[in-house]
Amino acid sequence: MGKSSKDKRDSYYRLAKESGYRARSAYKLLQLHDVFGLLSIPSAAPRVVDLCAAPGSWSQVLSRTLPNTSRIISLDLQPMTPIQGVVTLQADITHPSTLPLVLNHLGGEKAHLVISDGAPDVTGLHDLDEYVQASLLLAALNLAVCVLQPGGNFVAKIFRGRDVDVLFAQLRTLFTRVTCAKPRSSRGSSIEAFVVCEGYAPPKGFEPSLERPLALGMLDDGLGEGATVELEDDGEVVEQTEKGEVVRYIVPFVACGDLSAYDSDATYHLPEGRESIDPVQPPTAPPYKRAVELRKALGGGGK
Ligand SMILES: C[S@@+](CC[C@H](N)C(=O)[O-])C[C@H]1O[C@@H](n2cnc3c(N)ncnc32)[C@H](O)[C@@H]1O
Repeated sequence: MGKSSKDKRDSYYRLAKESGYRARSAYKLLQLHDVFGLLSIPSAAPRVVDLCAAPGSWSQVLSRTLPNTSRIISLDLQPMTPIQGVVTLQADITHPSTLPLVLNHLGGEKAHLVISDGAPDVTGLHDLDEYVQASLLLAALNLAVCVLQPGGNFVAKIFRGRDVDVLFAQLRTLFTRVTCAKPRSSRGSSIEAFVVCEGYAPPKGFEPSLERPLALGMLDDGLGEGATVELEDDGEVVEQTEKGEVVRYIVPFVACGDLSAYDSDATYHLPEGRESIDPVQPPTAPPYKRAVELRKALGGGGK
């Protein structure tokens, strides 16, 4: 696909060319590292998984920044030109066969960092794009919880939209700190941002598995015997506790699992002037509070 003249004028495009990076995206990871220190992994042999990695500029950053004792596994739907010190795999992150493949290449050890810059082919229909992006994020998160070691970090691209609050809520049940960041090199005109999830801290008793959807699996575990959880078409969950009490709320990601939520008239806007890294604190809206309560109920602590 040819580059537009806008891309060619872009300073990060030129910088990437000069530095031998395959894409300007390299600077997004470098800038996220500047703020969060993601690549300063306190291990003599860091293990990192780069999901949705083609053409490979994030993997190039990993290979140039991490010690050569590292294990770097990169995968994408598309074939990738090899990168020194990186295992490149062609796989679909939404396919169940991908997890065993990654685990196999990790040699029985868990990863310190999982990063995902996954993006679908954008249609221009914001809701649809946001939905597909969220599905990719969910696939990446499901893989991440299966391969991350406690304390590990997860970074993923998101499209900031309507469900961002519930997204935070979900992630906050699994990680100690969750921040939304937009690196300077991410175009201001794009609704793209990144969730930086630090300190993987799964709730007590949480057994990650691709067999069950993440959110429902956790709820199931937390409610006790006799409890039921039902997913409604609009993403609302109706929860009946063992005492028969009925609680209704939206579960993070579930709203993204059902195209009935698709609304082609909606539009999304980023605030003007979002040019620099701008950490956004997790919201304190009800779904977030609910997630904290849930986390406490599951024995995982939480603020
Ligand atoms: C923005 S690019 C990633 C750029 C990359 N981080 C880099 O720095 O070169 C998004 C990638 O997501 C990949 N992708 C989309 N859906 C995927 C899926 N289901 N499984 C694996 N990769 C996927 C696309 O093939 C595309 O290469």
